[in-house]
Amino acid sequence: MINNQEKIKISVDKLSFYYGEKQALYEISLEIPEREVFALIGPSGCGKSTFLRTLNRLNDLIHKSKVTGKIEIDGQDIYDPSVDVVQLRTAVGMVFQKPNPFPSSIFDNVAYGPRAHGIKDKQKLNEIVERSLKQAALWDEVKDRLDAPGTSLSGGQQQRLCIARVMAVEPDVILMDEPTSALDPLATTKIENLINELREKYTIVIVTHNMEQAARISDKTAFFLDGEVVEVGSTDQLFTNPKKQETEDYITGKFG
Ligand SMILES: Nc1ncnc2c1ncn2[C@@H]1O[C@H](COP(=O)(O)OP(=O)(O)OP(=O)(O)O)[C@@H](O)[C@H]1O
Repeated sequence: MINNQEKIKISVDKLSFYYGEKQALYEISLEIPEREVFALIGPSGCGKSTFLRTLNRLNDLIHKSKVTGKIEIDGQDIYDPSVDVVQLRTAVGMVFQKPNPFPSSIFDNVAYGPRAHGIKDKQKLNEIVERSLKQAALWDEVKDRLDAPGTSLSGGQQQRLCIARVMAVEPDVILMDEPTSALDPLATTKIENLINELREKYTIVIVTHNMEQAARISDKTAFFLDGEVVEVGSTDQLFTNPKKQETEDYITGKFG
């Protein structure tokens, strides 16, 4: 599903990342088009999650971490000292591997972000919560029990609640770090269908260990190995006709 007039949303140029002395990413350069699903694959420890977290500066929180190179989102250098990191993380939302609802009601989980942004009007919050839960394909299942605890939902529902929580602050980009690895096949299918719908409005970057999943849901894929990008291309091409031997070995299960 490659769009011929694709606009680049995220541009990464010679990005390196260090945990103290340990270098985890080596001069990564790639471009992530707007309103597509971009998958990051590769064996455990190759730097996929580290790379994902550089895109909303979540790694800043790690003691003695260091970034070199450049990441631009919509042409803005996100590591520029003038950037408001809270605003950046609103525009670039994140969904984690394990669903992590807050210990509060379904309604309050989704209303949390908008409230933090100063929205107090009940009617407005109701609208945002309904819209976000609908976008996350969860509304019909929870509309009659918005006061129930978020943690009372099933794992798959909790993950969609976390997606609704991200939606509520109207991001442009959604980062997903193995969002279905803790879910059963049915819940996984629901999330995959949802990702398919969300690509119409959002740029999605997803880390997955599941190569069938990458092949099913993504437009482009980058294959990481030992902190470097070995190959990046359209998902169809990368999975059917990889250019590099390491990519072929990985996707055919020879290692990793
Ligand atoms: N907080 C940290 N401090 C030091 N080293 C870290 C830290 N987090 C990750 N690393 C190291 O950085 C490298 C890349 O890790 P990362 O989690 O990004 O890999 P990954 O490809 O996402 O792995 P997985 O698929 O297992 O989640 C690994 O060698 C890892 O041990």
